[in-house]
Amino acid sequence: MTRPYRSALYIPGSRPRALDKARGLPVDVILFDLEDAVTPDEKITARATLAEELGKGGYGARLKVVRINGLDTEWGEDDAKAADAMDCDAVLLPKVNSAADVDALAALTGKPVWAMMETPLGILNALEIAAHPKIEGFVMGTNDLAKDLNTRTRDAMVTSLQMCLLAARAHGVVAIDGVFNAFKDEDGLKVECEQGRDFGFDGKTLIHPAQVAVANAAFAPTEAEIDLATRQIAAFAEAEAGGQGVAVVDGKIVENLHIVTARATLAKAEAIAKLETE
Ligand SMILES: CC(C)(COP(=O)(O)OP(=O)(O)OC[C@H]1O[C@@H](n2cnc3c(N)ncnc32)[C@H](O)[C@@H]1OP(=O)(O)O)[C@@H](O)C(=O)NCCC(=O)NCCSC(=O)C[C@H](O)C(=O)O
Ligand SMILES: [Mg+2]
Repeated sequence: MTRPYRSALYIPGSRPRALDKARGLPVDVILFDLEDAVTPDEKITARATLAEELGKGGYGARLKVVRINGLDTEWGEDDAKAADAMDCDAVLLPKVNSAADVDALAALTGKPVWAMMETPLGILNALEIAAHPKIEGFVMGTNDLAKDLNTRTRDAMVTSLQMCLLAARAHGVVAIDGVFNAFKDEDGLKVECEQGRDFGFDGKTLIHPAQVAVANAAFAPTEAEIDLATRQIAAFAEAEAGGQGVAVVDGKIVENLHIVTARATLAKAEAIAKLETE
């Protein structure tokens, strides 16, 4: 069944209290961070803290992804080897520039790989990165990307966001939007989540628990969408039974391709309901 990816919360691996709090948060994905949220002084203890907390369990059915430091840093290789032994579902590699970077991580872990898409070269190579057999997810790193592009606006990053989405969709890879830094600005977060949803992202990366509910709502099918999908499936089945290839619902045509979307909408709603009861 389709797994939801509406909310992906970063948690610094160096903060045991936050790591514990996450066990009770209704997020779909946890990004356990050893990279930018952890200071150099804390890198090695954070790695041990994270291994211990993951070993204790309690994170339920949420997807557990460990973000390691880059393999060009003094911590990256040991992080990768440690993550390989941790109770997690995937390893997230920062600042991926090419498929060769994914090869380098794949040599250190048998876990699926997720890629931070946050450098100009990485964006330009999005297709080969998405095509890598170990890649299962893209996470947009809009802070690093803004820095490298020398921009102050999300508008200037839309091309990059959409290039990554195209590559992800071409290869069946999950794609999660970047963070919204102003974690106390709920209205601003909502606008950006809606935009990410309309671009086609599966969810939003988050930095604070207060952002979870907004992302979960924005990336879930609405009641109206569920109702429409249900009626489209019924109307199309009836049309097919009568020898027609097209139905009309609410004055709009419904063809086989719309039924694929309708079924995906219902499957997502079902997956969310299942995750929320686990
Ligand atoms: C932004 C923060 C530093 C704020 O922390 P804090 O001041 O502790 O917030 P609160 O006092 O409001 O916290 C309330 C309670 O919530 C817990 N908490 C806070 N943040 C998290 C979290 N991320 N996950 C789980 N729990 C969290 C606190 O422990 C409090 O709990 P309690 O004491 O029981 O009440 C902080 O939120 C933070 O550090 N966030 C993560 C920042 C981060 O991960 N940054 C790196 C990722 S962003 C990035 O790198 C993206 C990409 O690479 C790019 O380039 O764009
Ligand atoms: Mg980054």
